[in-house]
This record gives sequence, structure tokens and C-alpha cells, in this order.
Amino acid sequence: TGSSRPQRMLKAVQKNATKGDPKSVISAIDYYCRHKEWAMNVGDDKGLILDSVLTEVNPSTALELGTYCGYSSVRIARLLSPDSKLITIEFNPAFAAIARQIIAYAGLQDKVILVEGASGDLIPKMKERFGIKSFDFVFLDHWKDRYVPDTKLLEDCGLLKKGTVLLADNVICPGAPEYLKYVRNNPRYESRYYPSNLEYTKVEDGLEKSVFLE
Ligand SMILES: Cn1ncc2cc([C@H](O)c3cccc(CNC(=O)c4cc(-c5ccc(F)cc5)cc(O)c4O)c3)ccc21
Ligand SMILES: [Mg+2]
Repeated sequence: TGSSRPQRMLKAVQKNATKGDPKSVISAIDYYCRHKEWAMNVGDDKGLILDSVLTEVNPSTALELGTYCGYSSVRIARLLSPDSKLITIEFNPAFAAIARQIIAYAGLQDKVILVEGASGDLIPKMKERFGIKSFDFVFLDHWKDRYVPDTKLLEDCGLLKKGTVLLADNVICPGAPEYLKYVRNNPRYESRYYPSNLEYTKVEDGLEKSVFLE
């Protein structure tokens, strides 16, 4: 049987990037997905917004919901201070297998903990399994109809603290209308929309940044 899109993305990284160089891994994926085969990475345009929010927050513990092939895991982990960690949750074993290899190729395996499973099952286990008190930063990029339930779950599990930053991908395309309603009409969040475009296209999309105030 033929290869999968994630497998072809990994091949492009192994062919065009330099081992241990996260920047070259990011460029290799962006080049491949822009010129050869589209894939649902946050991409270079929205990636610059992700980078700037991360630099501002400088998280000690970051959470990512939806690893896919690890593109945003690499973008996030490359900017973390020493001793800081990214926990990324992926339920699809095929995606997780590729992501592990791409994260390792970038040399970031010591900063990233990839956990296989569904966010709804794993979020309640974060404290006991990883000794997490709370997250400083959360990147939401999994199923768009899970953004609201998982944000509520993070609240209920006491995993958000005053100042925690949530950054949500795709709030315009494919869209996360319930999530926008939830964070924008909620006194416990200070929200701001960062306009951009859907990865590798001219279609409108953007990121919503929401700061937990409680
Ligand atoms: C519960 N749980 N826990 C962990 C976890 C992890 C996953 C997977 O990582 C996974 C699998 C499939 C889809 C997604 C969500 N992403 C998208 O659907 C998306 C679409 C598009 C787009 C835009 C325009 C198009 F025309 C087509 C696709 C652009 C984007 O940037 C996206 O992120 C995430 C799923 C549920 C999970
Ligand atoms: Mg996305």
C-alpha cells in the first residue's frame, strides 16, 4: 500500500532538513506543504503569531491539544527556556508515530512529552501523571468541537491559573464559533483575535488569544 501524507511529510524533513536544527525542520515542512502537498499544520503565517505569543508568555509548562505531525510542537519547543516542557496530546497513533520522529529529528525530544490518547481522557490525569500544577500556555488545534469542552475541563481540573494564555487555531476556518462565543462573552477571559490566513493559502483564518483572569 502507498504512503500517507504524514509519512511523505517526514520523508521531506529527512531529505531537506538538518538533523538537530528546528528552524530547518520548520522550513522543510512549510516548503513541502506550500509547494507539494497541503497539510493542516498551523503553518508559517500563523506560526509567526504563535512565536510572538510564546516569546511574550515564555511558558515553563505548555500544553498542546492536537499534535498531528509535530510541526507546532517543534515551533513551540524550540522557543522554550531550558527546563521548560511541552506536553502534547495526540489520539491518532499513526500521527503520533510520525510526530515523534519529526520532533526527534529537530532534536527537541527532551523538551516534548507526546502523550497518546484523547484530550478528554488525559487532561484529568495531567496532575497525577506529570506532576503539573497548572499550565502557563495552551495551544488548541485538535477537533474544533472539543475546544469548549476541553477548556471547561482544564478549568475544572484546576489546570489554569491567573495569566494562563490559551491560543486557539482555526477560529475562522474551519471555524470554532462556540469557542469564540465562550471565551469572548466570559468575564473570566480577556480575548483578542489575531487575523491571518489558513496555512499555505489566501483563505482567511486567525488565532484567538484568551488570557485566564480568575
Ligand atoms: C480529542 N483529541 N485529543 C487529541 C486529538 C488529536 C486530534 C488530531 O490531531 C486531529 C485529527 C484530525 C483533525 C484535527 C483538527 N484539525 C483540523 O481539523 C484542522 C483542519 C483544517 C482545514 C482547513 C480547511 C480545509 F479545507 C480542511 C482542513 C486546518 C487546520 O489547521 C486544522 O487544525 C486534529 C484529534 C482529536 C484529538
Ligand atoms: Mg489547525
